[in-house]
Amino acid sequence: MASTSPFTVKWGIMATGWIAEMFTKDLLTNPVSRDVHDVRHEVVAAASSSAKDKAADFLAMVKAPSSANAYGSYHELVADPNVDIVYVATPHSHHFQNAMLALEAGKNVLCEKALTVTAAQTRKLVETAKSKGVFFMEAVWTRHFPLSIKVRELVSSGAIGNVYRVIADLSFNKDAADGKVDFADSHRMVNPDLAGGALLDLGIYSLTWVFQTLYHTQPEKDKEAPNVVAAVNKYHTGADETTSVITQFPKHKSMGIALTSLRVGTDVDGHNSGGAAIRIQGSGGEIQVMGPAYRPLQYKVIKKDGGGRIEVVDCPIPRDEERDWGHGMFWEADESARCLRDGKEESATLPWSESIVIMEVMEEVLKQGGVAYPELITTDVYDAQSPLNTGMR
Ligand SMILES: NC(=O)C1=CN([C@@H]2O[C@H](COP(=O)(O)OP(=O)(O)OC[C@H]3O[C@@H](n4cnc5c(N)ncnc54)[C@H](OP(=O)(O)O)[C@@H]3O)[C@@H](O)[C@H]2O)C=CC1
Ligand SMILES: O=C1OC[C@@H](O)[C@H](O)[C@H]1O
Repeated sequence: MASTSPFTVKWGIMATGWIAEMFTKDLLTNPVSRDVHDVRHEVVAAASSSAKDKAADFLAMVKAPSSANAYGSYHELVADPNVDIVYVATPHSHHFQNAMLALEAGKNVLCEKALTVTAAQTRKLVETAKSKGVFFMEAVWTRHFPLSIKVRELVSSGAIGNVYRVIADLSFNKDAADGKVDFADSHRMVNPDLAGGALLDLGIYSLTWVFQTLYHTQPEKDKEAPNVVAAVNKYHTGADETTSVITQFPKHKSMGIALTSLRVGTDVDGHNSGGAAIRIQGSGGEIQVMGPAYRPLQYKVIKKDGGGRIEVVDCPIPRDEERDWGHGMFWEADESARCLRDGKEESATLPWSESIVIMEVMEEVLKQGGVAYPELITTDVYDAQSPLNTGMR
């Protein structure tokens, strides 16, 4: 008789910051609370680049099992034979070196967005995952939401006719009275040493909506990477603060407009009064997704011949009532687990080739906007002893 016990994946968490906390709490929720029965997750280790105590405090804070190991270095984490997959939760500046460290140690890797700083770095990571025969995926959690899956299905099934244009925005109003934005210059959002800027942090989600509706849905034989035209306003640190990107898919007669800013907000008043964050426009109607683009909870379908009727679909994030938690990052973890179970090195939901094309688009935008990052974080030469891997800041 076939076994019905769920496939278990043992996670090692690299870094102890904000998103590491959100993701790890999601890993620790009961999958049954989201009606998932085929996979489950264990948190077996966490590492801080600066101190073992920090990792131990992190594990205690997220209420991980007491058996989980705390490490004071990323090197120790990737050497732990008990870890199946490493979740990289460092700033984007560090992703290439940190993910390489884990891949070179033969670990499967789920790496936070933006995957890297350059397209060459992404290509190198993919080559390494391929040569090591391990799973590797960019952690764009939104792609794995049931809402995203449903919207992709609607687009592919022609529910709104041919989709010709997508407008997507993820912007935060961080405008400050002194002409600056509400982040210290050293903060990862605006610090070039940490690959700061609106595009790599927020614009990636606007592009995610453009790509998952206009590119991912293209048949394999007709895949078309876009032409790119961008405008960038730079912050005084050199990072981008407001960036607008037009992606043109001429063969498909479609265009995506991806917007991001640290000066104005998509959600003007915190109540979505400004309307949809994403508009997917087809010949037969429109799908509107209410923001934020990274964690949408509702979409609307408006048909051209619908006589003014609007279908409104709510997609709440399930909570594990016992842990009083549920953020929505568990779906990308479930997908990673299924790929490991099925011996897949990449996910069909966000294939390597698509992460590469998106990274190429972002690189082109930054080039057009004159944004340049330091050599330490743009090199595609792996160095196990890079300060990005050893934590020597
Ligand atoms: N998917 C999502 O919704 C989100 C994704 N992110 C992504 O996650 C990544 C991390 O963001 P976030 O958690 O907000 O960042 P934080 O600053 O909160 O945490 C980053 C962690 O990385 C480690 N780190 C190592 N070197 C450095 C360094 N030089 N400076 C700062 N931190 C360092 C630190 O952990 P330690 O000391 O333990 O090594 C730190 O706690 C980013 O790439 C971001 O794009 C962020 C927010 C939301
Ligand atoms: O990925 C993200 O989503 C949520 C934002 O608050 C955060 O800045 C960004 O990194």
